Amino acid sequence: MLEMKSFERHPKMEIPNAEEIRQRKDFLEFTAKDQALLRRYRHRLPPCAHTFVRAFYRHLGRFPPLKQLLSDPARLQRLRASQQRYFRILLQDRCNAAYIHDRLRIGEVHHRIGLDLKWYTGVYAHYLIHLLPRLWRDADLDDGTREALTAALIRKVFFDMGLGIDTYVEADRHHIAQLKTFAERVITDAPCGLAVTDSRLRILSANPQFAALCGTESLAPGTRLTDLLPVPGLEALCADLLLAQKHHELRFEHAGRLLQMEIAPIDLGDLVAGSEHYGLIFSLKDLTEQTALETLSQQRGAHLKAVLDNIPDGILVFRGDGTVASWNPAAETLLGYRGEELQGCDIGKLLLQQRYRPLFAHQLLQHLWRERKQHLEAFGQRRDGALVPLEIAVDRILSSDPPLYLAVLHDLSERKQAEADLERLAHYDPLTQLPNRALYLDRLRLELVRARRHPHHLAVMFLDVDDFKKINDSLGQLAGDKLLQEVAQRLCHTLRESDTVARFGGDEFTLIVTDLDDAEAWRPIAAKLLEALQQPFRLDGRELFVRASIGVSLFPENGADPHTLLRHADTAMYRAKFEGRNRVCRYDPAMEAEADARITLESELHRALERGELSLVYQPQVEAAGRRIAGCEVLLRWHNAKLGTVAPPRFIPVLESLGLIGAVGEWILQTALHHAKQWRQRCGELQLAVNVSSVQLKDANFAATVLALLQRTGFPPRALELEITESTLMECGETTLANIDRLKRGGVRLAIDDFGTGYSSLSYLHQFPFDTLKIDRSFVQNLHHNRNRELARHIISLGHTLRLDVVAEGVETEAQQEILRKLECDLLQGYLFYRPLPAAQFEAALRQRG
Ligand SMILES: Nc1nc2c(ncn2[C@@H]2O[C@@H]3COP(=O)(O)O[C@H]4[C@@H](O)[C@H](n5cnc6c(=O)[nH]c(N)nc65)O[C@@H]4COP(=O)(O)O[C@H]3[C@H]2O)c(=O)[nH]1
Repeated sequence: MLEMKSFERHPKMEIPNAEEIRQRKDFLEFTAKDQALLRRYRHRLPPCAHTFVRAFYRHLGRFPPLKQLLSDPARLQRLRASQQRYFRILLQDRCNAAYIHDRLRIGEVHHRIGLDLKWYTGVYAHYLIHLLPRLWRDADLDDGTREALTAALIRKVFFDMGLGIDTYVEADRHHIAQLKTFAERVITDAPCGLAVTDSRLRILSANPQFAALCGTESLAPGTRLTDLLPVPGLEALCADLLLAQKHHELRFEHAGRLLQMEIAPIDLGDLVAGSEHYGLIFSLKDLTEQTALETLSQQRGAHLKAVLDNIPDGILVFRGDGTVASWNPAAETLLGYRGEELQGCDIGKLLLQQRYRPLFAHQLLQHLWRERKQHLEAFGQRRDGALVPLEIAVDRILSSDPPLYLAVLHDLSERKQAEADLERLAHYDPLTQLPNRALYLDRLRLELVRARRHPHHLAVMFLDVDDFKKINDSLGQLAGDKLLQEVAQRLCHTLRESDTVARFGGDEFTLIVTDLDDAEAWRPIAAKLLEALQQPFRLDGRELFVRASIGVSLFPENGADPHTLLRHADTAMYRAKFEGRNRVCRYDPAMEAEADARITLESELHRALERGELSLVYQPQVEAAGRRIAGCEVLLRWHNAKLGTVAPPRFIPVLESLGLIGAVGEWILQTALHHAKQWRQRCGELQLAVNVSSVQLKDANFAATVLALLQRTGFPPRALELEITESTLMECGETTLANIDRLKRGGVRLAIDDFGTGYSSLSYLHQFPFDTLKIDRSFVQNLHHNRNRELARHIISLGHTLRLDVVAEGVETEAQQEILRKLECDLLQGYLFYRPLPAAQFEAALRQRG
């Protein structure tokens, strides 16, 4: 409880007015005569003030509360002096305004120093006890004077005592008024509603806040609290509280507001007339806003938590000493920690600027202490030790004291992976994972620098898988891809690790073979590469045989810069292809001329048909027995102004590769059918043999085109024989088969050409519906060897067994003719009989046949 003296201030005592003084004196019957009497006899009552005051204060000092008051020597001295002065003026003063003022002041001083009224009034008793006996013992005074003086002295002392008592009363009145004001202000200005009721909940007093919270402007005393606040069970609750002398707190809604009420019993004693001993005090608070704010803050907290829980970035809050204070679930996932494991963890353990540099966390903190924001890339170290690339944004949480720091960890793994993928894509072939052109050129540049500094030879090799396109077409692209991957592996295993195998695309591999001691050292390596590829490949349960052509250019002999070396290796590779594939060719400057020639050939060939440079010749096929012309083989000729006459083996593969063979083939067939039809009309029966390239047979429309031409020209299909080479059959796909089947059903005859040059697989003879078998020229030319003769015998008899006509081509000598005749070959073709003839000459020869 607050000590009320702390706000007590002594009032300035008003001097009673003259009327008041007069009244008091009248009441005491203290007259001017009395005052005059006292003045006149003041010398007869000389108090030995000094002795009296000493004895008096000794007496006072015997009482503990007074002893303490008088313990201060200075105060004691002042009081004694004041006392002595009073004795002087008591008898002589005229009780005027100054006197009265002095009396009141003395009273105030005594009240202020805490001298209770009982001691104060007691002092006056001591005066009288001390003065009166002196008066009565004075023998010079008559009884009347003695009596009159006694009465005057008592009246004066009581007058003075009354004034002193007034100061005490006034001070207490003032104090009580202060207390009342204080209590009223406390209640009125209280930050909550306050009300006091009697035990039956009748309001005795309430502040305006209470009334306002009850929803009313003023409260009439006696109003029942339950009428204002109809809170269920309130009455019973209050009765219980009164009984148990306990206080209670409850919340309820009233008039749309949430109120909190505290109830406590209050001892009213006899303060309130008619009330029982105990009443109740109620304090009422409006929690509506506070609760709304709390709810809002809780919601905000929940939202923030939801954001932090769901944010994909990890968040670490750490202290100034670098230890983790809090974190979100994403941080746990990112760093591989669970539950409370991150609590107190040192961020030096969790965040590294570079691999194995834990000092980073310390530096980071130093930066932060200097109030610098940080935004940097670093590594997070997971619990299992693995490193995660991170982008970290670190800042100080401004409101925190002691300081806290926030680190937002953004996982860069995907971005880094994407960058690495891009980097890989920029430098590596995605199919084989070999370096691509860019990386290859880079390495070649470096290797050339090295080869110059520590002189040694270096080989650039171009390796092309022979006939890869056929494999791809027949087995499908997936198998083709697998094959390329296996080829890549074999090449890598064959070379040293310091060498480079790259793929620029397609079926071309490009190699750098370094540290060659001399200009021939590349040969065994190239041979080893071919050998490695010759081992069969197993693809989807099939065995596949692969050949390759390799072109080689050497540093320093064939070039000193990457592009020259590559160009020359490319030229050499084309040479290897041209020479029949499955071989290695080293660059030779002469090849450049060949390459140029090939380019010229290609460009001239493009316009050969439209320029009318193509023509046909017909080589007669004669009956082995009587040399009678039975038919002819049509052969293509090309005469170009720039190149002169070009042989078919040179330009027909180029026609095929340029995609011109379809159009040219159609022109050949159309022209030859046109001629042969006329010859049949003019000279009788005649078989026409036409060469068909494998490329033509792969065209799905080929058979339809042939049959349409036959129909258009009216040439009998049985008189047309299409010559298909063994190599065409070797790469026979579904379209080729369909064409063969359709032609056969259309009545066209089929011949297997160049029999004996390829694999001479007899299975083809069984597999395909041939009518004729053509023994190759190279075979015929070696008939003088017994072995070949025996083979020819077998082939012819086999052909006959299969009901095939057998034609031998390239017959140049009588001896050959004789042998073939004896072996019962059906038809012969060769320079011995006729060279291929222009149409007019062929017709003349036909006419001669007779
Ligand atoms: N040394 C020698 N050679 C003889 C003899 N008898 C015939 N020849 C030649 O042997 C080749 C026979 O044609 P091929 O085997 O179908 O071989 C043909 C054929 O594969 C292809 N070819 C020629 N014309 C055509 C054509 O119109 N279409 C297609 N697709 N290929 C053709 O070009 C190849 C070469 O044709 P050519 O140079 O005309 O050469 C012809 C012919 O001139 C002989 O007694 N001695």
